[in-house]
Amino acid sequence: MRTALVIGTGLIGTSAALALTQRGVTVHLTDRDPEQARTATALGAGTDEAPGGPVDLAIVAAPPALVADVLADAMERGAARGYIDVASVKGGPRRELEARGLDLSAYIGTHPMSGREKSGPLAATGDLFEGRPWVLTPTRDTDTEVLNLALELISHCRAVPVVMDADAHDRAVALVSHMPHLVSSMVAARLEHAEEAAVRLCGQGIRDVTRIAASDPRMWIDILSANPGPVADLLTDVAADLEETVRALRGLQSSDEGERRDGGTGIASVLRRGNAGQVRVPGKHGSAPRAYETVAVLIDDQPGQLARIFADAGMAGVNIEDVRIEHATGQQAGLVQLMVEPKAAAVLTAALKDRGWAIRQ
Ligand SMILES: NC(=O)c1ccc[n+]([C@@H]2O[C@H](COP(=O)([O-])OP(=O)(O)OC[C@H]3O[C@@H](n4cnc5c(N)ncnc54)[C@H](O)[C@@H]3O)[C@@H](O)[C@H]2O)c1
Ligand SMILES: O=C(O)C(=O)C[C@]1(C(=O)O)C=C[C@@H](O)C=C1
Repeated sequence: MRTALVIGTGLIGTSAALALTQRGVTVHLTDRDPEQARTATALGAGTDEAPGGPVDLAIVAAPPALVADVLADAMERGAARGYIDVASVKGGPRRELEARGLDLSAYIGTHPMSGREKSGPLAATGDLFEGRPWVLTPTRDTDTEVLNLALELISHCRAVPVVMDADAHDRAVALVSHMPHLVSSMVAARLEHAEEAAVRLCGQGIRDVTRIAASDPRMWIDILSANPGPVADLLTDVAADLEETVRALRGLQSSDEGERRDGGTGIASVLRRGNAGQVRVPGKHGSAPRAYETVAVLIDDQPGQLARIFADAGMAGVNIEDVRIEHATGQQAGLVQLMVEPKAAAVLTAALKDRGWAIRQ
């Protein structure tokens, strides 16, 4: 691929554009809001000048409800040799395009399984998709050349291609993305009117559970409107679990020994089923989850601290597999959790202590 056109230069469009530009592809950027395209250009994601003729691949990264309109417009003006969209739902946009009677052989619906709770080009990064699944939904009418262009994009973004049927994709993301998003919103909603004395105790657990509740509601209304049935089915199951859990907790409150025992069994069951589901969440690069050990370091909230820790870990010959930062509420300090291979944990701990870092258990 030599040229690409990104239509919609928000978080996802600009992230893909950055990755392509970094791999030497000439990327043209356009957005309904020219300011967004200018910002993406300023970030080095490409040029906001229109291409001189058809590009190799047009990437539509507009909100889901507009994807069919934007694609149809690009196809009708012959903007590219191949067309993809990156919307979080796949069945609806394809059916809308089919209903318009367009030739869809040059189109593939795709979905990178990576994102953030922030929108817009300023939240974009060229490595957003690295190691993450990127779903492709070709049909038997899809041109091989277009499939290859989409695979080249995914390879440039260092993502992992996964081929699926559009409706099977929508059922799968209902389980792993759409239903969890709503549950996160419902947990976060409990905080809206909670007392300040409780909210200031927020630790890492609630931060993990509620991060995605910060996402743009307009985008999520589009996503959920295009996949309501599968999400409602899953929430029905969650509601049944909730009812059982409440019953078990009421049992634990009871003065009757038998009810307390049943309550304990009920709670243990939901927690164990949670463990069994959680271990199925794939690890980095889509591999089976791996057990890393955590080395926790207390840092001052000052510029350059993370860079120094990473440099010190590098000098000790230790590869950092993952990292988390826990900010202490109301304090100029944070706890950095460095995830490393178990055999590297002692080496890293000793090296960081030697260099004066405060290690926490
Ligand atoms: N945010 C995520 O985590 C995530 C992850 C994977 C896929 N997606 C999908 O990617 C797409 C973009 O999401 P985002 O998070 O980048 O949103 P965003 O809000 O950051 O960006 C969307 C951009 O599209 C532009 N736009 C709106 N209407 C347009 C039109 N008619 N023509 C051209 N541009 C238009 C907006 O001005 C905005 O700059 C959505 O379809 C979404 O479902 C999002
Ligand atoms: O914010 C994140 O971490 C996300 O990855 C967001 C997430 C997801 O649920 O996995 C959200 C919607 C997209 O369609 C894909 C990714």
